[in-house]
Amino acid sequence: MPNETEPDMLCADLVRIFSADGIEVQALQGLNLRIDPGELVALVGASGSGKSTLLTILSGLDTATAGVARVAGHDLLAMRSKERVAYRRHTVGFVWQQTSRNLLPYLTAAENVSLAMAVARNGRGAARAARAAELLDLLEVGDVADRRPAELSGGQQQRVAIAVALANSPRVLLADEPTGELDEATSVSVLEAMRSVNEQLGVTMLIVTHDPSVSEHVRRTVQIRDGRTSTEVLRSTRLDEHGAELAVAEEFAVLDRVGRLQLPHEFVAKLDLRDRVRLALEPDHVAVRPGHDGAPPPGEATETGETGEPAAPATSGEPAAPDRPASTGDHEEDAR
Ligand SMILES: Nc1ncnc2c1ncn2[C@@H]1O[C@H](COP(=O)(O)OP(=O)(O)OP(=O)(O)O)[C@@H](O)[C@H]1O
Repeated sequence: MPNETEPDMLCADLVRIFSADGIEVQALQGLNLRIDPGELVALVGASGSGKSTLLTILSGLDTATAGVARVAGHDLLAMRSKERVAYRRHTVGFVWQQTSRNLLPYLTAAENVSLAMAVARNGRGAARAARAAELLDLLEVGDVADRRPAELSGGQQQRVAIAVALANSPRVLLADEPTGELDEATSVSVLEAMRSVNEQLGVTMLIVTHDPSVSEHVRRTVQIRDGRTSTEVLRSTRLDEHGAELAVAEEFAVLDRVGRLQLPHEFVAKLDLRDRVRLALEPDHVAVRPGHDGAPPPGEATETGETGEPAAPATSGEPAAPDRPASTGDHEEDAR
């Protein structure tokens, strides 16, 4: 097995279907995601791609229709109401976009943090106050601990919200558009604060956003498209020939457990891929060619896996015979 540690978040073939007025919407269509302990991951995607649906399931507020969703050892599809309450109090913390959802307006910043501990019956008065002060200092809002939310800037409110989310030492922090209502400079500082909390406390974090610039602040960005994870960007640093640090970002397509991947729209459009494609297993990559008449000759086909080019570096599960059209089924290349 390539990675045997138990992930903090695991989604496998996760499906969520909403039914309204006889119409079914498949918000999640077999989503796969694995996040290891201590990771900080951004989840990006267009409006309607399923980000909030996933977060609502991971936060224990909604239940998936099918598939696997496990967070810190809890099976979210099998969880009963008592476990759900304990899960929401002790295992996960949340930061939402709207301050009104994060903080009570008539309590000070410190009281908001202490209240989260009191609700979870965590510690006593003095210990709670000390922990609240410690967390507010960590988030660099210790100096405004006695102010109410209306007396704080948007960035300060979100920092206090992060302190509230961390009050009961959760294993996992989930954030839904935490910078959605902030200007660019404030967004950057709040994201940096989250990154610093992740590094200092080791809490696993998933930040949902439709702001693609968030990915500049995290090592791993997962893109969701049509209710599935489609691509991932991994950032790392290496030294250039002069010894200077160089940031490197590489984009990968996501290959699911049964060998399916989504080809990027631009690849599909450029080669007019539709209905069926031809797959060919080459020594170090898989070639994908249009399967219809008038297809470009093999030399002009999309070849995957040779470079760090965006997406599609992966093979389907089984070798395909050269020039055999890809069949439907578990190993179909998803070329929508
Ligand atoms: N309660 C619901 N009932 C019916 N359909 C829903 C419900 N919640 C979400 N959907 C639908 O599921 C799909 C995914 O929605 P979701 O809110 O998860 O997307 P999103 O990526 O978070 O979008 P946004 O960035 O705009 O918040 C959309 O088509 C949406 O209309």
